[in-house]
Amino acid sequence: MDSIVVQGGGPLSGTIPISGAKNTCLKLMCAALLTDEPVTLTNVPRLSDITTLAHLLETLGVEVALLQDGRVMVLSAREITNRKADYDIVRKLRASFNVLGPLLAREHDAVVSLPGGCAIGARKVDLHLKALETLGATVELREGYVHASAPGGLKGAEIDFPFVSVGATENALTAAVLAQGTTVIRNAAQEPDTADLALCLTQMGAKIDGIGTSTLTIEGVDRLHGCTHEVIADRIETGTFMMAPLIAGGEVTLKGARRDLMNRFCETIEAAGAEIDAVDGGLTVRRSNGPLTAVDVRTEPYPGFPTDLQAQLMAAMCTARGTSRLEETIFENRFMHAPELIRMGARIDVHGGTAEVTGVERLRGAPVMATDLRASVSLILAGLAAEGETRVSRVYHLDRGYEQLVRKLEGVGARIERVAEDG
Ligand SMILES: CC(=O)N[C@H]1[C@@H](OP(=O)(O)OP(=O)(O)OC[C@H]2O[C@@H](n3ccc(=O)[nH]c3=O)[C@H](O)[C@@H]2O)O[C@H](CO)[C@@H](O)[C@@H]1O
Ligand SMILES: C=C(OP(=O)(O)O)C(=O)O
Repeated sequence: MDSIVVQGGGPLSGTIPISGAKNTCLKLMCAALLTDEPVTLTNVPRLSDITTLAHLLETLGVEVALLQDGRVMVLSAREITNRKADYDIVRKLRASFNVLGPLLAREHDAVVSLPGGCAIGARKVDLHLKALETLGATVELREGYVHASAPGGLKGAEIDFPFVSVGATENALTAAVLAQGTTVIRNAAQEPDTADLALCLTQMGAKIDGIGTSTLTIEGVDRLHGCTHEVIADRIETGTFMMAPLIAGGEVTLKGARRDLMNRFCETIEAAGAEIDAVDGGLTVRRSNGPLTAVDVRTEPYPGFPTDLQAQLMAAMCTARGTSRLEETIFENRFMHAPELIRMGARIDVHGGTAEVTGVERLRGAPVMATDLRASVSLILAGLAAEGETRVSRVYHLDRGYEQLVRKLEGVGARIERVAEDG
């Protein structure tokens, strides 16, 4: 198993290309199950999560072809040959549970293992199942699998989510597009990933109103067709790399980054001392003079501050002036980076869903380990300006969601390398 070793150093400078969004691409891939015509995705990020989901889709009968060095993916679900998504693959990533809606909509029958994904909370799927039941499916849980069927097809209905769930909104949406009649989804996720999925579905012939808002109205159609769709820029990767010059100093340009996908995040880091400029085809980020200033944050569904950037902000707050209060409201176990940052000299107090971070002059490198994707990257960010060496193990988490992380950071002058665990 590899580790990533970072030597704390000086200012960063240069350009980092931003990849297509993991969480968008995964849901677009699931949507390809809805049609017997090819769906072509461009700007596909090269990540292990993408490979894992492609493999799952292949087990269902989808032909997956990669072109242009993996940047373009053509998915052809001409015939679904298997309606069972196996535990061995589904346990590896949360997004694979999103084959359920499309399988049920097209085949009227599906068996999908309960999912895995980052261990950041209980992550139930009750809202997904309730929504599909509202659309007329019969759902049973047996031996770790969801058995769902709707012999006469799904029927449009009103779905009122009690709170926002990205995955449940997307499963309901991809089921409703082929249901008979009208579906209204209230309290729907407004995340750019969900909106991009809805846009792709409309290109496939779906009828959806209210894209990007909290109420989606879907008029079911008999069939969908193929399309070509470009995956939007990864706002979480963008936010992660924005933190690098804020922590280590310098100025970095993020090519392909879009501020309109992450306004709240940008406003927050500007309040902390970031300067962000729009440049041709991207964003430039630098720290104003002096250390960052502590800011308080509460994670919320979009358009609020994203939970997927909370760990990275915490890394920056470790050396900010003052005390920052970070409240995590989405997941109940998403401070696993805190004890590791403390090992690097950070002052962090966690009480339930709130972490208080009091800035220190400097962190010190240490061997650290994280148990989820964003926690892992926060330790790399912290290492960029820490005194000495930081060794982050269990990097397979990073491979799930960051394409060429080492190369991208090296390209702006970070002293970072990937080594075999015993190397
Ligand atoms: C692959 C993917 O797109 N992952 C993202 C997605 O995860 P995911 O879709 O799993 O996140 P949700 O929005 O569904 O989860 C929000 C909250 O609702 C709870 N919940 C969810 C569904 C359900 O049926 N019952 C229930 O109780 C979850 O445990 C969590 O506490 O959105 C999260 C919130 O922006 C992001 O952090 C993840 O990166
Ligand atoms: C939590 C994440 O992924 P997943 O939902 O696949 O666990 C993430 O991308 O930060």
